[in-house]
Amino acid sequence: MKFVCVECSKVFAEFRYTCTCNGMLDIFQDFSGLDAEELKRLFQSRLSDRLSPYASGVWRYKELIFPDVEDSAIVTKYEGNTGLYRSDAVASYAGTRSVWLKAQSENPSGSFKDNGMTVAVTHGRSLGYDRFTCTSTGNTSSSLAMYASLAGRKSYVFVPNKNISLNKVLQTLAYGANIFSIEGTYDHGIKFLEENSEKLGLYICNSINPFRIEGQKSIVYELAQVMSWKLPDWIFVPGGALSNVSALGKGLSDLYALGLIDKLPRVALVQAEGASPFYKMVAEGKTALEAEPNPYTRASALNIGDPPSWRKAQRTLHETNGVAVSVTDEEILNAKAVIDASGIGCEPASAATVAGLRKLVSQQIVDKDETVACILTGNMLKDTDALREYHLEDNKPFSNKIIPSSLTYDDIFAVIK
Ligand SMILES: Cc1ncc(COP(=O)(O)O)c(C=O)c1O
Ligand SMILES: N[C@@H](CCOP(=O)(O)O)C(=O)O
Repeated sequence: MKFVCVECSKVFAEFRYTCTCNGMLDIFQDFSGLDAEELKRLFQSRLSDRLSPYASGVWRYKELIFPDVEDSAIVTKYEGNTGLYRSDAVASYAGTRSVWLKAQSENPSGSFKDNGMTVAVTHGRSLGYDRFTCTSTGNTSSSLAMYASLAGRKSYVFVPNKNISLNKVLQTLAYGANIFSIEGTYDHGIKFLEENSEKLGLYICNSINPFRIEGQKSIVYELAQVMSWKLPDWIFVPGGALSNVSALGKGLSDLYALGLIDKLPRVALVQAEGASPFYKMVAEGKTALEAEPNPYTRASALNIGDPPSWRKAQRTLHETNGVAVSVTDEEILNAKAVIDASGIGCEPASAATVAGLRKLVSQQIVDKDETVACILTGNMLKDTDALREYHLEDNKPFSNKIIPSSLTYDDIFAVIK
């Protein structure tokens, strides 16, 4: 395993978070000697496993993620193994013939972060760390707190003091983390950790850590396996720090290089308008990202103005002939209402995918006959304020759906009939 800088291509034999030039590092693994058909058989055989780490939807692909780690050192909660659903209601809303929804919201802590966090915490513990850290809008911290406690280790997390969901902070707290509430955004927190974690003896579990990206690759491995190694024409992901789209690109390139798939899907990255520095870079034809100093979107998980992984995201779009798109908060919340009412459900940030799909269909960038998968990144109950604001406050489309308790039996009968 080698660590290669995505900016200057410098190679490191030992683990570190970033290059001497501050560029992000990619883990490079030598897959020569691995045979596609043997891998397919191996991954398939592990589907019946229930007790070993291979029962996890991440560690099932250990050979492609973290081959050297001892099975006994793995910290797992059998993450992954999430549902893939088809919804006519969501397809009709987006304007496509069909759409698949991959529900990472069904992960143990309720978000896609678990796919990466199991690997980061396993790696940190294997190096002998017993203090773990992250900065977070709430999902990364909930995931870290869960795995750190599972491993009997301590976690110290930094969360912005506003514009985040209380549900996530409480989940993080309840899982046993020590929480620091900070002035500023995720962007300020990550800078603080880059400068201070070593002095504090903390192992960083944000996505600047390349082991997080290795774990998150499993989302597309699992999607490919369940679809018999034939991916849809498009995959949609929401973008904040841009770890998910980076991992998606890396996973796709692994699958293609190994011969596990013979065609790459196009990737569509969807940002919220108020926090869309990557979209703006692409739309304006620029080649370097300009940070947004005051990002704001109601989809609080996407409140990131200076996404560390932008260079890796750029590579994903380049390699997959992908596109970037931005959507308003209103578009996100309307799409979320459709996903929720379809019985699948998600938090606001995840719904950016369907809102983005609807926009690209209306712009005829996605054809209605093309096949699409949207990655739903977080659970509906992660932000109950968003549910209350949408459904229960006055003048909202669904606020009339709750039937007042003053109704008589005859009134109720009339409604149900
Ligand atoms: C639910 C949810 N969706 C989407 C994102 C954005 O993903 P990324 O930061 O990897 O771009 C996040 C946070 O990162 C998130 O918590
Ligand atoms: N929405 C994220 C922010 C991105 O964090 P990272 O884990 O990719 O560094 C969160 O849940 O904190």
